Amino acid sequence: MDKQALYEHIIAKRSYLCVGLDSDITLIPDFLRSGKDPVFEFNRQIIDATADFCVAYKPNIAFYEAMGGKGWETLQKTLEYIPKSHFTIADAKRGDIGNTSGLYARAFFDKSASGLDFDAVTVAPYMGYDSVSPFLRYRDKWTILLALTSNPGSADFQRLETSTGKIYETVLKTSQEWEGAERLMYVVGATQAADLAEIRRIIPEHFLLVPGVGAQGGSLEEVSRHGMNRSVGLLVNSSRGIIYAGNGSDFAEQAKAEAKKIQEEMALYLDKFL
Ligand SMILES: O=c1ccn([C@@H]2O[C@H](COP(=O)(O)O)[C@@H](O)[C@H]2O)c(=O)[nH]1
Repeated sequence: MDKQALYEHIIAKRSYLCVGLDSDITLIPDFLRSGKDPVFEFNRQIIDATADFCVAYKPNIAFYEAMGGKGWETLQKTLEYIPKSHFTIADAKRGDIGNTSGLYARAFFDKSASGLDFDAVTVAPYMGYDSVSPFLRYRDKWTILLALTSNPGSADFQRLETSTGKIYETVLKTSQEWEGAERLMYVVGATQAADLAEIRRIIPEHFLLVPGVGAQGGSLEEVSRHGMNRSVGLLVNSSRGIIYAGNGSDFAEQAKAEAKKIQEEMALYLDKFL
């Protein structure tokens, strides 16, 4: 999906919500557990309930890998079930020496090889250009680089001062020089909203994937105020806050209500900040 199509979908829906499919077999409602593929059934009902209110889905790959071979099947079925209008992100946080990264990219982008064709994958920048470039070679796909993450440990390395600014600022600046940089997005945690204005000075045009509202306590208002650009430029993720909004037979209804609430708030911010 290209940037224009993503923008048009956001404007049509009045939403920049990404629903995180962090679907944990131990947390889904009990009554689903006896089925053949409980996690897929959970995801199917969550997708049906939330698709009208979001523009993207982000399965976190850990939740599927942890189930072994069966988990990859569930992931593939889930990806195929997501409406084609929606942007899909494999939150896998990959990155390795070049030839290995090439295989990670193939795993998430090349349907003929792996059965998966996500629009985007999250990648750790720590190993540098040759670890990221294999993802950027896919001209119709997006690479989402971790910049300033939402967790407390982001201060351990990402905020360290270097001669070219903090490490995360250097990630933003240096990656702008890379071939295919126009196909980069960046992860910035909602808990880091105070830094968004400065981040926007460095990368005014790129989309940001912003996890950390909901369960991690980030403010959607602050993220929208400081992070929105003229093409919106934001995909704000909520996982647990939506998918575990309820735990009974009405779990999908509860998820729908939560997604609708966030979408309605986003519509206000689109009017105010765009
Ligand atoms: O900086 C980061 C990068 C990724 N994540 C991921 O996003 C979701 C957040 O889930 P919530 O339940 O809404 O807190 C999860 O998959 C994380 O691994 C992040 O939180 N922060």
